[in-house]
Amino acid sequence: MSTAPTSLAPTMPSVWRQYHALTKPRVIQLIVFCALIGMVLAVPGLPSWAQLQTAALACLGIWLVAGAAAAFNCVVEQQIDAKMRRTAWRPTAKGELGNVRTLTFSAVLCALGSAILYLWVNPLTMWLTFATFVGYAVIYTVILKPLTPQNIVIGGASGAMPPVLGWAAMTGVVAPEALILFLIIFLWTPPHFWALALYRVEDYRKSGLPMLPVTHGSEFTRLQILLYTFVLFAACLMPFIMRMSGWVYLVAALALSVGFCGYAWALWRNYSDALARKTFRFSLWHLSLLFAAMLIDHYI
Ligand code: HEM
Ligand SMILES: CC(C)=CCC/C(C)=C/CC/C(C)=C/COP(=O)(O)OP(=O)(O)O
Repeated sequence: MSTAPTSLAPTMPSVWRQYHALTKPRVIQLIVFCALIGMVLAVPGLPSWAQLQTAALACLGIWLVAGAAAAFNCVVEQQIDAKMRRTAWRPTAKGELGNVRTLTFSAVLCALGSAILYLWVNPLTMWLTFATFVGYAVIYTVILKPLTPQNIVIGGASGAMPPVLGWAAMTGVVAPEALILFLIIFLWTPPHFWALALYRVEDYRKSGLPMLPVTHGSEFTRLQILLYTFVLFAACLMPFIMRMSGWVYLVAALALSVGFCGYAWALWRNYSDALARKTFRFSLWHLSLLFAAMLIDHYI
């Protein structure tokens, strides 16, 4: 039995719902939100009307190219997806959407998003976003994922790019502050993914992919999760230390980091699938609320 998301845009006609599902919409929402925070932090004070328009177009462009990358991933991984309970429902895995149609969909989204970024944002943002597309769709999906258990660590660099893209969209440069936000997402990705991979380990065993819990076992993976959450804790303090964010952010970062380390510690000491699932869900709250705190802090 597969585990299709039940709440997926139920009012859409079914073929559009299938295309929509291929863009991994919930992941992309958080990616675009992180890009938006990069945009917010790049502009001191309240944005002008022109800056608001640029930000809206940048969000749209990044959303389209990220959706294209996700759809491309679904084509490449259709046979793997078909073997895993979590992904077997995908229209590409079930053969409901063919390769030509899906690749065309991905190419159209990528071209449209790139054109928006090039024409109405700036060429640097377009090229960085396109490089992120290649990083996820080709370097991570095609090369690293079947090759090494460090796949998601190295591949996580593409997932960490959104704040850099957002900053570049508003300023035309890659600033050191944006790289701090990059570092936070980069360090957040391993505990985020490995928590999931622990309770989905049978899926990954069947898939043949060399994911860390399959190649190195549960205990080693849990130790890695714990170590990454400690380093992530330190990285989460950097926006305050570098005076990018103030006290509201600091309080949120401390609370969320203590929470994440607490989950990682409990998981390390006493494993259960239920706890791994809770740790994964908490990772989503951690990143969402951390970036929301930067937003609130910026405007008060
Ligand atoms: C290489 C990097 C990453 C890997 C391997 C990864 C892996 C995954 C996997 C396998 C899931 C599916 C969970 C499920 O189906 O139950 C997931 C869910 C999710 N990921 Fe990641 N992730 C990565 C990076 C990111 C990034 C950068 C973000 C956002 C900034 C993100 C946000 C999310 C969200 C919001 C979900 C929940 C989706 C849902 O509830 O349907 N992930 N991730
Ligand atoms: C242009 C731009 C901003 C691109 C962003 C790149 C991107 C979509 C990053 C998100 C990472 C992601 C969906 C990981 C899922 O892992 P997986 O693909 O291993 O998961 P699966 O097993 O569900 O297919």
